[in-house]
Amino acid sequence: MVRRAPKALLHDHLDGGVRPATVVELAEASGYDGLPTTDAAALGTWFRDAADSGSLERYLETFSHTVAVMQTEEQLTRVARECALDLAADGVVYAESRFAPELHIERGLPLDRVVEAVLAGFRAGEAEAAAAGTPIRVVALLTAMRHAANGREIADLAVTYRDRGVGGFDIAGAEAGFPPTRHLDAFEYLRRENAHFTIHAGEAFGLPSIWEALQWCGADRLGHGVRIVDDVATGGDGAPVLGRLAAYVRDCRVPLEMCPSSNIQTGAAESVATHPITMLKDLRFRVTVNTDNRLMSGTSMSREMQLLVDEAGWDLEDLRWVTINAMKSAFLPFDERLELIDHVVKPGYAALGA
Ligand SMILES: O=c1[nH]cnc2c1ncn2[C@@H]1O[C@H](CO)[C@@H](O)[C@H]1O
Ligand SMILES: [Zn+2]
Repeated sequence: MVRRAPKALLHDHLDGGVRPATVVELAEASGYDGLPTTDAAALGTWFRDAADSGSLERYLETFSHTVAVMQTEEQLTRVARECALDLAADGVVYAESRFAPELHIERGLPLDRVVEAVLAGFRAGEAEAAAAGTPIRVVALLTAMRHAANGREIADLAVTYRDRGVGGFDIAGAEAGFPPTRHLDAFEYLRRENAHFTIHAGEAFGLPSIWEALQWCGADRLGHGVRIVDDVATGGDGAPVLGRLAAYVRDCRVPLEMCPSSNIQTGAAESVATHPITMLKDLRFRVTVNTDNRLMSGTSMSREMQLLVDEAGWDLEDLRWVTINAMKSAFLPFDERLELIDHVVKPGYAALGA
């Protein structure tokens, strides 16, 4: 049922979704000998276990192995093509896939060719998926690493490629000690260019990070944003009471790109059953469901949704609602969003009886 439902994905890292077998093959072909194992199944398990660390910093260390095999145009195009195919096979009809161009220049590839190689992969994957009867639209988001100082340059790249498959910009990496305002110049530039951006905030750090992302930087959406619950108290009658920031997030319909399994691995949440996403959904925040890193979490959109059904009491109507939320929040022109909502998402859920 969930697999057949049309799904929209706003928060998925390209370097966090490489097929284990592809990591092994590319490592072998390129002479990268740093993998913990060259057995694809064992490698998949290794990523899940190693990422299950309870800390974002240690979780992020696992990316060194995928990034190591994403350094040439051929490698990047292959990984991007497979990403589009894997998402389409899972019933994802719209996806935004993010990656940090600055991580893929170790072998001298210029930033613009990194972007073009990934875009070529998405186009190839889309064409194959359409031919296979599982059409998907994939938009790229360009990420700058928050500990580095390339924000402005990557923002430039996002603007340069905005009519060629790049939907927007993001910052990612360790959050504690690296507040969003470090990249304020990039965000101010993007706003002047009428461009879109999301910011990883409220994952490994709390309300100040979310507040800066929204009120200093002007983020259109929040990556995770799960710690916004720190601003929701319980009143005398047991009913939730929203603080000013939480109220702002809900009033302004700020999209929350929530990623349950990833949060459990990094220690941002305890379990799917108790993940704040369900409370925030019930309070009608603009919640979306996402994968974050399919490889590190051994997950998919269908799996994340099924977990919410099985462990947090969600039903098909909830899944339809978060899917429409995601489409409304997509970095895609309004008319194209409507087209997907009216002609793909709504009929797809209607066919399932929602
Ligand atoms: O959940 C996350 N929080 C913060 N940073 C992340 C997360 N997942 C991945 N990355 C970082 O984003 C880079 C570009 O895709 C990855 O290489 C990883 O370092
Ligand atoms: Zn992320």
